Amino acid sequence: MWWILALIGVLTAIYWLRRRSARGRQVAKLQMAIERRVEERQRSIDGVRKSLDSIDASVRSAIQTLSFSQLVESLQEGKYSAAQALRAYQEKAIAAHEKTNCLTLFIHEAESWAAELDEKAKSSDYKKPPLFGIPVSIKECVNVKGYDQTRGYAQGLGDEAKEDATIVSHLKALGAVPFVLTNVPQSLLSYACSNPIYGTTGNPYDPTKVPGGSSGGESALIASGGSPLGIGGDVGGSIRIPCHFTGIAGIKPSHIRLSHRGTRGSVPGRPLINASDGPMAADVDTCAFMLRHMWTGDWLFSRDPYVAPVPWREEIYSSERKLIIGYYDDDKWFLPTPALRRAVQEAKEILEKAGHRLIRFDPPDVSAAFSHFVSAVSVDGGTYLLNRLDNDILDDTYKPIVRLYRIPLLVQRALSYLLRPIYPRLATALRCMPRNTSELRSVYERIELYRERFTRQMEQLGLDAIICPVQVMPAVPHDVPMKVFATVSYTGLFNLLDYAAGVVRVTEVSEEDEQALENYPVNDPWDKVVKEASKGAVGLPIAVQCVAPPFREEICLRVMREIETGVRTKTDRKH
Ligand SMILES: CCCCCC/C=C\CCCCCCCC(=O)NCCO
Repeated sequence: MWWILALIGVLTAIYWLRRRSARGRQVAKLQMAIERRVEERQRSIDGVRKSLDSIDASVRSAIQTLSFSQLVESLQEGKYSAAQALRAYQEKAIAAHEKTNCLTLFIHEAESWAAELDEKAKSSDYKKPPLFGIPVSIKECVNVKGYDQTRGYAQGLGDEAKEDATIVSHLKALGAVPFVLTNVPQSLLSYACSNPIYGTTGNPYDPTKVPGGSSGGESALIASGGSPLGIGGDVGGSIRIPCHFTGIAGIKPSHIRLSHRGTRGSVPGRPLINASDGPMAADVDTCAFMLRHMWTGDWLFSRDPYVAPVPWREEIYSSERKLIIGYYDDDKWFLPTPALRRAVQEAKEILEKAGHRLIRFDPPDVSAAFSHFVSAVSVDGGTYLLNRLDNDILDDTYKPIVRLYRIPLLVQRALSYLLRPIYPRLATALRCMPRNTSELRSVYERIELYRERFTRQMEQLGLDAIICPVQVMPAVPHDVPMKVFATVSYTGLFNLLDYAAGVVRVTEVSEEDEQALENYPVNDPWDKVVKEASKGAVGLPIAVQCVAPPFREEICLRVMREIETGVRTKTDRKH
C-alpha cells in the first residue's frame, strides 16, 4: 500500500515541478516580449522627437496655443498644414508622456496620411473634409492596422490588427490624422491605468494619483494638451471617470449609435452591457463637433449595418427650449465625498440660472442596479478574465478584483451570507455571479425590468435629462480603484440603462471640501478606503455627469455645454 501512496506523491511532485517550470518559461518569454516593446516604444518616441524640427519651432508653438475651433479654422483656411499640426501635437504628446507615461506607440503612418492630405489640398477642386488635418489620439484597444491591441495583456504583444476599426477609418475619411495610441489598465475592466507592458500612467495634476481608467492614457494626454481629440471606450465609466479625474469632457453614447467594428472590449460576449466608444476632449463643443460630423451624411450608416441610422440633430443641440432636469447627489448606494456633491449643487444652480427646471430625482434601487451591473459584466463569473490573467503577468493594481473572482462561487455565496450584517455592500457584490444559464437569464430579465422602472420614473416626472455625480471620489492613488470597485455605481448605472452619459468639469476640490471630508461617515471598510483615498486632493478637478435616454446624445451634450458655459462665466467673473 505504501508504494501506491509514494507513487502518487512522486507523480504529483513531477506534475507540479513541470507546471512551475512551464510557467517560469512562459513568464520569461512574456518578459522578453515586454522588454522588446519597451525598447520599441522608446525608439518610436525618439524617432518622432528627431523629426519635429522638420517644422519650424515657432510654427509648432503657434499651433499649440490654438483652441480646437481655431485649429479647425486655420487648417481649413490653409494657414497651417496637416503636417504642421501633426508635428505640433507630436511635440506636446511627448511632453505629456514624459510627465505621465500616457503613450503606448506613435502611429508612424500618420506622417504619410498628413502629407497625403496636404498634397490633395493643393488641388483647387479639393473640398477639405471637416476634420482636415486634426490629429486624433486613439485608446490602445481600438484597431489600427499594423498595431497590436494588447489591452494591457503581455500575451497580446505582436497580435497586430489586419485592418482599422470602423471608427478609425471614419476619422480618416473625415480628414483627421490618428497619430498616437494611449495606455490602458490590464483587462480594461478597471478605473486605474496600469499594466505590465507599459507601466502606470499618472494624473497630470498629481503623478501619485490615477488619471482614471480604462481610457486613462487618453485623459492624461488630453488634459496635458497633448491631443486635441481622443477616442475612448466605456463599459462602466471608462470614458467618464478619466475625464472627471483630469478635468476634461467626454461622452459615452448609447451603444449602437457608433460603430464598434474593430474595437476590443474587456470581456467580449456580454449582450446586455456593452462598451461604447466615444470622444474625449478639453471641452464639450469638441466632442459635439466629432459626433456631429460622424452622424452627418451616410458614411457611417452605410459602413456598419449595426449602427442605428440616427443622424445628428443640430436643432436639439442648439435648441433654446427650457428643459426639465432631474438631479441627485447621492444614489443611496455609495455616498459621494463633499466636493462631488457640491459639484452637483453648483451645476444645478447654473442650469436653474439658465432657465431650466430642476427636480429632485431619486434613482430607483441602485443597490439592485449595481448588482445587475456586476452580474452582467461578469457574465461568466470571471472565467474569461481569469484565463487571460493566468497566462499573463498580473498587474498589482488589479489584484484585489482577481482575489474576489478566484473565490469559488459557492464560497462567494456563503461569504455573502455571513458578511451581510457587517459588510452588506460587499455581500451584494459576492452574491451576484450567475451560476448557470437559468440564473443568467433571470439577470437579463431583471435588467429589462430595471430599465423599464427607471425610464418610467423619468417619464412620470417629465424629465429630459438628469445630472448627478460621476464618482464618489476625486482622483485617488493608483492602488485604490480596484479596492473600491463599487464606486462605479454612478457610471455603471447608465451602461446598464444604455443611456447617453457625459461629464464636464465644474469645480476643483477646495480646502472646505477637505475639512468636510472629516465628517464622511464610515460604516464599512469601503467607506474607510474612500475617506482615506480622498484626502490630499485640494485643487484636483471635479466633474458632474449629465445623462439622457438612449439616442438623446444631443440633449446630453447640450446640458453639458450649458454647464461648461456657466462655469466659465463664473470663473471669468472671479478673475
Ligand atoms: C466577486 C466580485 C467581483 C467583482 C466584479 C467587479 C465588477 C465590476 C468592476 C467594474 C469596474 C469598471 C471600471 C470601468 C471599466 C470600463 O468602463 N471599461 C471599458 C472597457 O471597454
